[in-house]
Amino acid sequence: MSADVRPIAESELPDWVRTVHTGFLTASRVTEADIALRAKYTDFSRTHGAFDPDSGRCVATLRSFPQELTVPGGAAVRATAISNVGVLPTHRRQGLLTRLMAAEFAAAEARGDALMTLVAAEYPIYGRYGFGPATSLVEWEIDVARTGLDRRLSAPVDGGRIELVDVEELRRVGPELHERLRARTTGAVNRDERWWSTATGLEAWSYRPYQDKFHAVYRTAEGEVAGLAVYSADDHWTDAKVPQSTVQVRDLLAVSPQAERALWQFLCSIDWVLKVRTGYRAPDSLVPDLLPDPRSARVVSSADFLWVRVLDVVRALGARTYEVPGVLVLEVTDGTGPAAGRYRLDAGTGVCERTEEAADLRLDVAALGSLYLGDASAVRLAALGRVTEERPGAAALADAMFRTARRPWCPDIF
Ligand SMILES: CC(=O)SCCNC(=O)CCNC(=O)[C@H](O)C(C)(C)COP(=O)(O)OP(=O)(O)OC[C@H]1O[C@@H](n2cnc3c(N)ncnc32)[C@H](O)[C@@H]1OP(=O)(O)O
Repeated sequence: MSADVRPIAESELPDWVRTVHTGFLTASRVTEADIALRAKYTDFSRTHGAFDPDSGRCVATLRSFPQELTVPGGAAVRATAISNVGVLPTHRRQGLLTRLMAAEFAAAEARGDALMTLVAAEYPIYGRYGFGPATSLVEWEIDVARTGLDRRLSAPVDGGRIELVDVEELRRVGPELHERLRARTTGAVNRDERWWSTATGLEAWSYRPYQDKFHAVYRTAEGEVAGLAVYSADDHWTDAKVPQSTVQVRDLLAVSPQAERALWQFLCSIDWVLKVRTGYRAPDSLVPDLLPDPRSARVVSSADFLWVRVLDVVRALGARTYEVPGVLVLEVTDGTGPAAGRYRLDAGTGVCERTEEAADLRLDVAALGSLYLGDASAVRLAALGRVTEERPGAAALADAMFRTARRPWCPDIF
């Protein structure tokens, strides 16, 4: 008999959580308080499990939640976000992920969501379900002594100010700042109550001990909050009693270049600090070039991040704006999936509709996911054989239309 794939009951949450933790190779000890915290933020209708018919135990998990994704032009498109995918090591490669995904696809379509999103633990898993890598990240490590910054300056030079605040103040000013940031950041997603509560440590899991963090807020000369940085630091001393700390940035939001400059200047001026790790930034982040010597920032991480799966091509392509006018006919392959078909996109009017006209470009739905937020290049995907040009110049036109001046960035893992 095959496993039963279905939404879980509240009484099954401890078993479900244990399976998530086993799949993710994290602690399997979960307290009652952890379960209560989980339950508080769990929509049981969107929390799926696969149950072994013999033992009755939960052997695979998948959870989805409603998300808003900012697309080029600033619209927030409703997406089904996928998280907590886990299969017990004893039950791998039996098709459980595929069955859980199929259930979630049906639910997302029934809800009318145009997109699905996830952050892939491993690159090879999700392409087969039509997801394509749509944003990427870079982390830099700044050698502060080499930056060329004036480390005597700890106050912004623009008349603004940096204030160290407690977590309650961060919780008070953070959401509004984040809303402003995500409205102008392609690839950003909304932060819900669960995010703010657990990411700040105001509500904490016992198995993920809360690490002390510092919270810095940047205010403009007029007193408006325009940036924040959350960071932690290690406690490293040489044998000669010389402090050598590394600051790890956990969250840095800035809605103006001035705020961004002031926050990085501040972080690089903290006494005892030799290195600043920037956390996952946009690949075209200003950070290295805000430093007089950009080579003092060394790339330590560079990878794909947010993956996008287009379900409804007409609504997804109609929701974003385009950099230049132009008309493209796209032939999208998606097996028996909902995105399959031929579409005429008029970037001038922003209208996308099904068509019988001859195709200019042929591509798989995963490649469309990669192009959607403006990060991937159709010309490059054509060179890789993932996009086929039916009309000469169509890939270059797609790049001119789809790609954006600033690269998309998703600040949040989920
Ligand atoms: C959004 C997130 O939550 S990301 C986190 C994902 N979770 C993890 O990585 C935790 C550890 N790993 C696991 O829990 C599981 O091994 C999973 C979820 C990766 C795969 O689950 P399974 O139930 O074994 O997958 P399933 O049997 O349905 O396989 C589906 C297909 O994916 C392939 N596949 C499965 N795992 C992997 C992998 N790690 N790498 C490459 N291909 C894989 C299978 O070969 C199969 O391919 P096919 O359809 O061509 O035959």
